Amino acid sequence: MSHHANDPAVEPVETTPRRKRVTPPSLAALAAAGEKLVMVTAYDYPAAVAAEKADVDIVLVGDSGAQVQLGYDSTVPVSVDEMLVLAQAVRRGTTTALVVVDLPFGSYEVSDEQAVATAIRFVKEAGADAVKLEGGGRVPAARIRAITAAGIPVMGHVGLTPQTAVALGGFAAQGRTVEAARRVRDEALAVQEAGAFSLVLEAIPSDLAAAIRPQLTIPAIGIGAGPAVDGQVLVLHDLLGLTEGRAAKFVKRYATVLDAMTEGIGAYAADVRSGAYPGPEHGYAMPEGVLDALDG
Ligand SMILES: Nc1nc(=O)c2c([nH]1)NC[C@@H]1CN(c3ccc(C(=O)N[C@@H](CCC(=O)O)C(=O)O)cc3)CN21
Ligand SMILES: CC(C)C(=O)C(=O)O
Ligand SMILES: [Mg+2]
Repeated sequence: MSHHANDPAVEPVETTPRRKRVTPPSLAALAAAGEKLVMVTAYDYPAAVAAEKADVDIVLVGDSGAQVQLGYDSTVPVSVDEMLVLAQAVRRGTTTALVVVDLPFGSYEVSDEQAVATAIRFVKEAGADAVKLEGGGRVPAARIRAITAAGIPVMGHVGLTPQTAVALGGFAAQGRTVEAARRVRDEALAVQEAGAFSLVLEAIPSDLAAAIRPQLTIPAIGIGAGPAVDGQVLVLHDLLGLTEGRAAKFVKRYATVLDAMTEGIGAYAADVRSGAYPGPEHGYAMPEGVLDALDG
């Protein structure tokens, strides 16, 4: 469509006015104007289409998809090749939102070269706009610097970092002692200093996020970090009610999709068993005479 914009021979297709593509600078401008940034995860085409229709700013192909989409019991086992399939489907369904892809565990820790090569795969093979990686220590900061230097925007992620939750002592909120709070703050500043265009603050006290934010010049997106940040992110399956069991404290449920799916499939199963489906309207008519000639 856009490549025909200056071609008078081509009638413009009538469309609803679409906003322009979201970019790291446009996000910074939105945040500077006081607009809250909306980020949600997606792992497949229909979810990306729905997120786009709902006008979210950032779609994250999170490694949480390892659990909620692929059924692993943590984010650790998911591979780059698996994340690529998810990211490609999301890219096909997304037109204006910024598509960020999580670098999975093991795909960036070894060296700057490994991190850049992985980030390039997500850009070249899935059309990712940016990548996200966990941590703000010396090693993750070096990786952020290297990937950014290769021309790929990087989103940071500090606080509760699920890929290294074992080392953190489980899925507990972070930054609740003076030492731990300093560590979260220093990591957030290191991520910014390394060149990240934005960062996620996960599972830290709201007051700590409020204390860190004035020291940041890049937008901070919270999940379990309270309201004093530039935007919020939630796992799609959590907010839609597609996950079973007890959710984290920060989850707010906006729909009951797993129940709706179960009901729908259950109603279909009951119809098949009772013979109510298929009805005459679901069948194909045979043209006259064909059946008579069948055995002739
Ligand atoms: N479905 C889902 N939602 C997520 O937000 C999510 C994933 N999966 N998988 C990857 C990580 C793991 N995350 C998690 C997982 C569990 C808690 C959780 O239950 N936290 C307790 C901790 C309380 C504490 O001791 O501080 C909570 O009650 O919130 C938090 C974040 C966030 N990410
Ligand atoms: C929760 C967000 C920040 C994430 O990293 C994920 O979904 O994997
Ligand atoms: Mg993640």
